[in-house]
Amino acid sequence: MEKIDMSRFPVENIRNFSIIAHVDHGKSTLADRLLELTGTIDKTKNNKQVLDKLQVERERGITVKAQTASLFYNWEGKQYLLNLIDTPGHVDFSYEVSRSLSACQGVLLVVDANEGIQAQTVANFFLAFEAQLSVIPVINKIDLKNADPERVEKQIEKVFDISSDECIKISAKLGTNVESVLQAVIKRIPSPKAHQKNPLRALVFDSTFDQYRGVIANVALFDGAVSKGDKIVSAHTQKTYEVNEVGVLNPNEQPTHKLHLKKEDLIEGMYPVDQSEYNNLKSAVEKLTLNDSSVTVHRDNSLALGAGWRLGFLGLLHMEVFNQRLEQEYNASVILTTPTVPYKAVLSSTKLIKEYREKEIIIINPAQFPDKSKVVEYLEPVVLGTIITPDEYIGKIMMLCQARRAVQKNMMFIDQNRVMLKYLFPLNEIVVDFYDSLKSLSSGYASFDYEDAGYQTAELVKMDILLNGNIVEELVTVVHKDKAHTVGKAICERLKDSLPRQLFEIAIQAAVGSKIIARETVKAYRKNVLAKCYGGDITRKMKLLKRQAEGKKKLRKVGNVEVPKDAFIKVLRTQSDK
Ligand SMILES: Nc1nc2c(ncn2[C@@H]2O[C@H](COP(=O)(O)OP(=O)(O)OP(=O)(O)O)[C@@H](O)[C@H]2O)c(=O)[nH]1
Repeated sequence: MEKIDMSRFPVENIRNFSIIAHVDHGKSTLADRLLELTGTIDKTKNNKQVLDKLQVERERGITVKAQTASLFYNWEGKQYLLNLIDTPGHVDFSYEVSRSLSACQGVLLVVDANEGIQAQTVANFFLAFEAQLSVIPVINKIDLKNADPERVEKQIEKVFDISSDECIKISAKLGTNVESVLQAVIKRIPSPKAHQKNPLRALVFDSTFDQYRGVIANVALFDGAVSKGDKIVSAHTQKTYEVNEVGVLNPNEQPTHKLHLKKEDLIEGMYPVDQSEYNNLKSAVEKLTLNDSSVTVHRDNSLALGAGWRLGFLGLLHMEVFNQRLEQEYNASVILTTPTVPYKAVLSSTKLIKEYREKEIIIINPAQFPDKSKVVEYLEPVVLGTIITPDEYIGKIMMLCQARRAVQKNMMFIDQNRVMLKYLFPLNEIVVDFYDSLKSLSSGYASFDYEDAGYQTAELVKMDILLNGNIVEELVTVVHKDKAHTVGKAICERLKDSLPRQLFEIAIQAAVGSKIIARETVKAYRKNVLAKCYGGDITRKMKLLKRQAEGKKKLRKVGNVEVPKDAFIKVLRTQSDK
């Protein structure tokens, strides 16, 4: 790492800022231009989303991890150190946004000149506003044919109460007017408050694991300084560490923003495909969660799938990205079970409360869903959703929200033909596929974001899936009473499609308690692997029989029914793709 002489940067020459925006409005492209302008990277045609380092980010073209870069900029005879943190835009990663903000005094709020304000523009603005950060609105993509920056200025005035004079209009792609963004950062964002003489106090806002160098922590310094060889103590664990290397020193900062509480929106069972891989997977999960602390981890043991974990994610995309990173960066393959949200149950008797040591329990594994006779009420997590859409789609969107048991809270026109809708949603109705449905019925024009809104009472039931009367543990789910039939029927149909025929008939049933609510049947069939072997080639016959025996090892027995593991995965996958 480069050694920086910090004495060149009195605190008043330092700025810490983030770029926040709705997805695809151009944060990473603007970051590229800022890096080029300040000479941090060379100006070439190849600079595309330089801060998106992860393979998954490049493949999907999105930012998943917030990345930090320090820029040096000379202006009016002074040299400035500008610490830039690029942030992800997708709803699932807003936790990263809040963490980035805790290390900043200001933000660039990027808005696409054609699309205008979208749901995450609103959500991100309020995160910065609540944290009392300076907000510089930047209207990007003014080069587009359909760009209408004046309209966007008006929206910004109406929704955020920021005067249009404060908006900077740029094209990050072409580099137009980007220099004035840097100058605004210096002029409008305050420098951090400094107490360099005090003992070291720092906040770790991100960390990664490097195979050769160990843990690399990104820190925001509130007091003092740190250098190579220093011994530092974690205030949380009281453990002592030695500093081997120091990179660019982030300056002393004023804590401006309380970290958002972690919330597990989506819980997934995860097991190694092969149990002998458990230890490798364990170390991969540990390293990856070090880099993404919004994932929560509980150990778990499943009769069917062996030792594994229950992981908490912020949403389906977050889960998929984590899974893809496990595969790409650690070469690990896993089985995932039906995702669920953290339901709660209020227990009915003091005896039970003593047994569980709590009156209100969180149900992380649906198999442990307490029976109705034991509870006063069940609770489900709810969120306040913001949808911004052209008004022509309002009707369809309202129908979709109603079908998802949502309750409308507010509706406001943000200009002549764009509407902002607020709905209270049960979280389980949106975690899996709501966003995709919303996008497809609005031809991609509606945007969506949500924030935590606590819990509400709900009529929940546990639904079992049975094969010839035996429960399939991987497929136990908690559903709303009114949805049990539809969900049960869909799972039975999909399981029927992915189960091979066997020597006897298989009854696939969905049941709530002792009541069967859906049923499918797989007819009996004998698979004769030797059928194609006319003649007497004995080695060929042996090979086929061996292959059949190996195939059987990958089967899981539910009662007398043999289920290939990938049949579960197919059912789960279609469930989340639906
Ligand atoms: N025409 C035009 N396109 C732009 C401009 N800025 C960015 N883009 C394009 O818009 C798309 C999204 O840009 P990104 O910089 O990846 O957007 P982002 O906001 O960082 O997206 P996430 O990282 O996924 O949140 C890319 O195809 C860019 O090339 C611009 O000023 N003009």
